[in-house]
Amino acid sequence: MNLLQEIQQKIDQKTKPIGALGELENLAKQICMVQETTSPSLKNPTIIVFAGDHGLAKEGVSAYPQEVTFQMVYNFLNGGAAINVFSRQHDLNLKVVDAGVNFDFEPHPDLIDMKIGKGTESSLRGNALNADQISDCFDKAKALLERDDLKDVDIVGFGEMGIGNTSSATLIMSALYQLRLDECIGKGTGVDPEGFKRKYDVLEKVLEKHQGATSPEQILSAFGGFEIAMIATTMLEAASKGKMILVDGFIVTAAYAIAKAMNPEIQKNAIFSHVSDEKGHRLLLQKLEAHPLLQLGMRLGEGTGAAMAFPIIQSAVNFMNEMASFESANVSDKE
Ligand SMILES: O=C(O)c1ccc[n+]([C@@H]2O[C@H](COP(=O)([O-])O)[C@@H](O)[C@H]2O)c1
Ligand SMILES: Cc1cc2nc[nH]c2cc1C
Repeated sequence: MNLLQEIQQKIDQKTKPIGALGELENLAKQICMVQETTSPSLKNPTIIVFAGDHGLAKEGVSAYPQEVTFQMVYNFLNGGAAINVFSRQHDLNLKVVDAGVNFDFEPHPDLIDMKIGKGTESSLRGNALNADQISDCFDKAKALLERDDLKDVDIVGFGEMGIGNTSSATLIMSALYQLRLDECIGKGTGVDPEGFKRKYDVLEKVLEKHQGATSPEQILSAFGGFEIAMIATTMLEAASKGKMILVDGFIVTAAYAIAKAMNPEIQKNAIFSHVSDEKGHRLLLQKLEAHPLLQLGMRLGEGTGAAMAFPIIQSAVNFMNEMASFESANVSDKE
């Protein structure tokens, strides 16, 4: 019997009709296959929020000013953001990575300094990231997962914070899958009709300028941002270390799309937490053949969708480890 058959047999011997735990059975199978075991674990579940600023933000593509990025980083460190509340509720460790915020932070025990730069270049002018910065992301992602507080983590929930980053995610989606801008663009933090028109016009110009960007590396370099690049490279690193990758909303999914284009193998490790209310997310998930667990009308980011989905994934692992079998519970199996 191969491992997949052993896993299926263990699932089918649990005290339930065949297949009755639905999606939880698929999750259990997926985690068991990644961990090469029939007794999976989710040790030290951790949400990492990657923060970064965007040169494009000064073109008026967001409903909020750029300084909200660093202000929200302080909110995360002080425990007051939505992701702090949900992480506490579900017993998740929370780490914040400064991937490239346009602000100099004082050292803080929960803030990990992985600064690539102080905000990306505007993609209207040139590439958001240069080749050295992309290679810096790969090095920093490796160092990140080698830290003592992250190396024994079985599942990483990816979150982000960055004013203007729905623009980067939109541009990445459009370029990667050759989709029209109107299929990918949404309101982000909630731009009004005038702001939406401005965002549309700016992104149209950016796409025009970077038509030659076709490989995932070129697309990431053209459109950024630092947090998206750090998420993509950390996902690749996490998958290579056999960790589960828990994908959050629109921006994190765009980072995943880049990572998957670089190495399709990572899909084995990826779990999709929710479909966000940001307009392009549903189509992006379809392009990735990804099936999100939740639909709650959320569009916040920060890893909040990942935090909400975590208890479901924990249930998948717990039934596998704790449920009785027909034999152990003396329940009659089907004829
Ligand atoms: O996760 C999502 O699906 C999502 C959808 C819309 C907005 N956001 C968050 O809003 C910010 C980006 O929005 P914007 O309008 O500044 O591009 C960024 O901090 C994200 O965390 C997040
Ligand atoms: C206040 C605020 C909180 C956020 N969290 C993630 N993106 C955000 C954007 C804004 C504007």
